[in-house]
Amino acid sequence: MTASGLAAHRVSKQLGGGLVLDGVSLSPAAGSTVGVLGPNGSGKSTLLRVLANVTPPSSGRVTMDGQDITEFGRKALARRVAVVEQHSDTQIPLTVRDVVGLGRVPHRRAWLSASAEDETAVHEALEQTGMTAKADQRWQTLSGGERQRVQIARALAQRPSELLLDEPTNHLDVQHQFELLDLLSGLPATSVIALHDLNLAATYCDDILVLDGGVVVAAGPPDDVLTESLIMQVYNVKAEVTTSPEGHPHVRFIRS
Ligand SMILES: Nc1ncnc2c1ncn2[C@@H]1O[C@H](COP(=O)(O)OP(=O)(O)OP(=O)(O)O)[C@@H](O)[C@H]1O
Repeated sequence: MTASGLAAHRVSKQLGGGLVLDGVSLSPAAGSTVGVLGPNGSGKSTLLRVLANVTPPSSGRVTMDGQDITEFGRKALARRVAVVEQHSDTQIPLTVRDVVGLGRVPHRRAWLSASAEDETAVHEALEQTGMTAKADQRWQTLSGGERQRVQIARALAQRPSELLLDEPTNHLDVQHQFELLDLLSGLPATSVIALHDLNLAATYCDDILVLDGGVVVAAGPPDDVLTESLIMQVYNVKAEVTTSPEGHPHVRFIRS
């Protein structure tokens, strides 16, 4: 059977003389939300960059619908995969609407102006991220959290089948963290999200992949993965894991 969507097969990445990813495999179920967890420097961003075809693996393969992404075609891949990086910046004076409109570029022929479908996609993405009221504001004048939401809106306007997000909640207030993860987990698209907050991952992710030193040390549903022993092993922090009223694991860290 051909795997649908994006998948990593025993991917390794050598950077600066060291192995930053070591035989990592990931094959998210279509439409699922997958959290990538792990300490600083464990390889989360690198894995997302390899999945996004931003950087090639040193060994192993990344496939889209079973086909190697290097053979998939850049534009075809850009129509399917949207990426929200940890830091994005631009010196070009663009409005919020312009930035969100960039998500439509892979769908557009260079010589054609925005179609009704492009405009609908931008409108919906602004609404979904609560940025409609700021649509005409310069992107450079936004707060950190607002910029983050605009980058997410750009990715949503792309209408991808796969979303790769690197710590998308790190500038967001608690309400917007919940809203974003509610939104992502409710989308038909598959989302792979690097996260630091174990409780957000436990609440919103269908599956979790834990990296440590570039190696997958645990993978599966939050119930199976987020154990006190794993948290001690990976983060060297004592924790108590209980079950929340909603049925998700809940992690309480214990200062020793
Ligand atoms: N170009 C590079 N040259 C050398 N080492 C690199 C390079 N890029 C990344 N690394 C190293 O690769 C490791 C993994 O980095 P990566 O950014 O993937 O980690 P991360 O899990 O996303 O970390 P964080 O939680 O801090 O964002 C780090 O130790 C980093 O120093």
